[in-house]
Amino acid sequence: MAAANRDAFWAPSSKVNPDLARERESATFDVRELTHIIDGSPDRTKRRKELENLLYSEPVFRDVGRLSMERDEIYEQGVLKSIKLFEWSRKYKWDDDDFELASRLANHDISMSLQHAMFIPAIERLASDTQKAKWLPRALHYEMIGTYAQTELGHGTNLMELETTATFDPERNEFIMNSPTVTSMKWWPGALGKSSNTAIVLAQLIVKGKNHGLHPFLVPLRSMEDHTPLPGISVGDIGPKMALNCIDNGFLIMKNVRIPRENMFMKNAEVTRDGRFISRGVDKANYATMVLVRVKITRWAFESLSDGATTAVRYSVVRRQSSLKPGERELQVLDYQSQQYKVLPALAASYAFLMTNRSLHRLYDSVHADIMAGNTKLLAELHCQSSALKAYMSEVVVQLLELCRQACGGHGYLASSGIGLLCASSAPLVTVEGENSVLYQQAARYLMKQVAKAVVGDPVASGFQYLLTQSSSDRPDIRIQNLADCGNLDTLLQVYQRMAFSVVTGAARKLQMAIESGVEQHVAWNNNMVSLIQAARFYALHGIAKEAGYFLATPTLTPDQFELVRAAELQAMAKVRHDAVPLVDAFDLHDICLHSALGCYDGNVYERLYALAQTSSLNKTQVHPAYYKHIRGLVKDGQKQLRQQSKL
Ligand SMILES: CC(C)(COP(=O)(O)OP(=O)(O)OC[C@H]1O[C@@H](n2cnc3c(N)ncnc32)[C@H](O)[C@@H]1OP(=O)(O)O)[C@@H](O)C(=O)NCCC(=O)NCCSC(=O)CCCC(=O)O
Ligand SMILES: Cc1cc2nc3c(=O)[nH]c(=O)nc-3n(C[C@H](O)[C@H](O)[C@H](O)COP(=O)(O)OP(=O)(O)OC[C@H]3O[C@@H](n4cnc5c(N)ncnc54)[C@H](O)[C@@H]3O)c2cc1C
Repeated sequence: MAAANRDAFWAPSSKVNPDLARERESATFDVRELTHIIDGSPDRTKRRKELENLLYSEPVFRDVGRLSMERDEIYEQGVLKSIKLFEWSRKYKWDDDDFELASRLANHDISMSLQHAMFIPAIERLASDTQKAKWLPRALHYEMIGTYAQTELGHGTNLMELETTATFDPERNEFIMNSPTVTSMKWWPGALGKSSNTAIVLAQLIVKGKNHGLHPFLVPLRSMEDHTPLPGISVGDIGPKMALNCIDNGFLIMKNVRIPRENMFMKNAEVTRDGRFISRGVDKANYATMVLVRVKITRWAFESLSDGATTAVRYSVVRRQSSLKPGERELQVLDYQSQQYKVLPALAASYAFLMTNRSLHRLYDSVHADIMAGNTKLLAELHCQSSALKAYMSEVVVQLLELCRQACGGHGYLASSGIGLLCASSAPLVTVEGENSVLYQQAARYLMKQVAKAVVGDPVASGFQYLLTQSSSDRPDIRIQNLADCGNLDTLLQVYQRMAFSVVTGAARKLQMAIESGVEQHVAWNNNMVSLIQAARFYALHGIAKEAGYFLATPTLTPDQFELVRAAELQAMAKVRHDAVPLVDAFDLHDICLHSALGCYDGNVYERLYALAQTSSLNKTQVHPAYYKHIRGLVKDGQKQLRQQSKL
């Protein structure tokens, strides 16, 4: 779409859809005040607006043509967006919050996202002070463009079986990096294919024939002069994906690549000049970057879900379809209870996820500060909470975004709705940074340990006190006698704790019984894996309704109480429905950021759908070349055959 049309496309129209306008007039709260809470403060709202003005004054961030672009263009556009953000970050000395916010305003649609998502954080967390002094300036000034290369073609989850090796050569005081098998090539790392000139490579450290486990190494990939791969390096893009195609996820094969001994990250371990291996800090300290990204993913979960909820809610009040009583005006589809059931859980979960991310981030910041000071006491609890919440929130986002898409009918299947791309780009959140079933098990492992402590009366971790309070014989009954009780948050918390206690201790009991029956621990674990994963999963009324089985199969709710919860859930949805538009308006998503003809602030859905249809590459000519090449012949043959038939 030409620049002029593109600007016209995004310019907010003074003509707002009347249904949408009416919804805004009836808001029962101050939308701006809620926006400040969502942003974190009025100052952060102000800062966001400043960054929006900066980004959206640049044509590359306003692109609408994106809908019909080839992958090379998409990649190059993602590179250009990356460079813009990097240049501004350097020029205006952005901190991490500003960079993360700017990246969000660009929909994280930047090819070299790993530079700030993993490469720089890994140097900050895994490098010695000397190495940080050397490498951080080069990464922050973007001389080193990097990625985090851990996953291999043959292994992503099971880090212990990664095959890449780093063999110490005492003669030349170097490590020799190798990809010994086809399955050992690094595969998936973001920006590895074409963008990065450096990688943090996770490899098995071999010193004097002994394997000292997985350690990180800084490996130059491409010449700083002309970007050609260095000797022994074979690198490239792994091919198109479902979405996120601006990112050149790549492969890396190393054949006898030599790096200086100093290129082994030495905060948690080192190899001395004379070939001695020294381990420092906790065994899993080198996994610190993954914990950080899992916490970031809970933020990305909120962002994706609030995008989807905004589009689905705004479209659901603009779209009128059918009527409850013949002859009456067609209904706004959000007035159908079934539509509320599809769309409002995404709205509710968006707010819940925002608050959950903030709470998890506070825990992360506190534990990270402790670890940097040498105190790793809360690392295990952080690992459990970040694993469980990353898994649960990414799982719920994928489910609820698909429901939002379905709630938009046929138009939800158009690329111009933005919601299909949102579903596809959020889909990998259940896989990256630890596949969900694997992370749930990490949480379950920690839970089983807490149960073992609770059973013998030892103190349990702060987040798991319910294992003690719910186990006591004089625990209070669940007071749910009417709809009002269902709105009492303390009561709902008690319901969840009661259910969690039953499911967690139930899983522990099954595991224990299997082991006591003589089954080996790992076999018992696998045979009870679903129960253990359930023990690690669960939000408010909708959460209870969705997971009815766990609340009814455990001594938590009676069938009558469960029916009250269901009724309360539908009543709550009818109530929220009246503020649904102000609640999504409070996310204050710029139309360019939302990138949706269905979710635009002015609600002029039909005009925008039609305007975007004009950008379809098929509409470049009135008669497509395919007519001349293929269709015309078919029609002419048909006419000829009909003439011949008519003569018979
Ligand atoms: C599944 C595990 C956790 C298993 O680890 P393991 O070393 O085999 O050890 P284990 O026997 O299960 O556990 C031993 C112990 O290590 C602990 N532990 C494990 N991981 C951590 C951690 N991160 N922090 C703190 N502690 C950790 C476990 O809780 C165990 O503790 P315990 O022995 O029970 O006291 C590991 O293999 C793993 O993390 N796999 C997932 C790999 C992953 O996350 N890959 C991400 C690649 S990067 C990426 O995807 C980037 C995407 C970003 C983007 O696209 O933007
Ligand atoms: C968009 C995207 C970006 C990525 N970026 C990076 C990156 O920048 N750097 C990087 O290093 N990696 C990256 N990855 C790789 C990602 O981290 C891995 O895909 C992930 O760790 C899962 O590993 P895998 O794909 O090998 O699946 P596997 O580990 O082979 O698992 C396959 C399936 O087997 C099952 N499974 C496996 N293990 C278990 C178990 N123990 N218990 C029960 N079930 C199990 C699960 O259902 C799982 O889905 C990226 C991946 C994607 C999709």
